[in-house]
Amino acid sequence: MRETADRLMSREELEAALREIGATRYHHLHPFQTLLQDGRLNRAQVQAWALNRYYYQANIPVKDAYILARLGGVELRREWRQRILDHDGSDTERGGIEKWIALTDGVGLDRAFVESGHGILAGTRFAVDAYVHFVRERSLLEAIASSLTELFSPNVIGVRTRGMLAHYTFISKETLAYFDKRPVQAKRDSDFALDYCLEHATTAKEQAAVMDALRFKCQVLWAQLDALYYAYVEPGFIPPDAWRPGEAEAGGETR
Ligand SMILES: O=C(O)c1cc(C(=O)O)c2c(n1)C(=O)C(=O)c1cc(C(=O)O)[nH]c1-2
Repeated sequence: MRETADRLMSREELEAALREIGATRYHHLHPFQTLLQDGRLNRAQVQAWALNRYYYQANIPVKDAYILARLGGVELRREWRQRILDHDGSDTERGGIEKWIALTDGVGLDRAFVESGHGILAGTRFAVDAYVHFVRERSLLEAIASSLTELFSPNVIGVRTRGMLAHYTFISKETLAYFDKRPVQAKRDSDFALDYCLEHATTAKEQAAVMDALRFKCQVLWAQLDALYYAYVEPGFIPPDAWRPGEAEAGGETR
């Protein structure tokens, strides 16, 4: 089904259309996600996921800084800057990026290698870069709408975290600490973004643009898992320059 906005929808209709986009396109439906949460990946495949996702994590506050710069008004900026704090942390609080490094430490990857961005898949880089470009180039409304995937993340995070803890001996609660606060933060952030979009999409054209932005972002997430699946699961064809199992083990050799 393709949700269209050829007429002006009510707030409730637009929200329902957005939720339908998530229900049918979000990465909870991707086979890599299912394998990950069902414990059907090996340690190297989980390492590949953690390594590649670091690039997404590292770029989230970058894209939020672009949005922040375009927000008019103290109240809006104050709201949005919390997102950057959540990821970059502060003198007193570990941020999400540092917690993701604890995750890659926990699965045994060399920290300097992870931070260098070497070895990530081209598919990861292209998808994440496309997200950053999207928020720079599109309207503020579309940029904010592209964060609406977070409406659906608390559920997938819960399923993934529980599954990984239950199935993988090499995963501990400390390793996954990144996800402890995310559901609450994601709900706060996506409630705000949803409200903003419902309020500011006042024409059928703007409503259609909001829906397209959410579809685009679902594709950003989906494409990252496609790249992982092709390289490390089936057919398991690792592209030149991408990380190979055994490489960059913590305490081992990096390049
Ligand atoms: O674990 C996940 O499935 C998941 C999904 C998403 C998302 O839906 O984009 C985000 C996150 N996690 C996340 O941790 C995060 O910080 C985040 C920020 C954003 C965004 O677009 O601003 N999405 C997500």
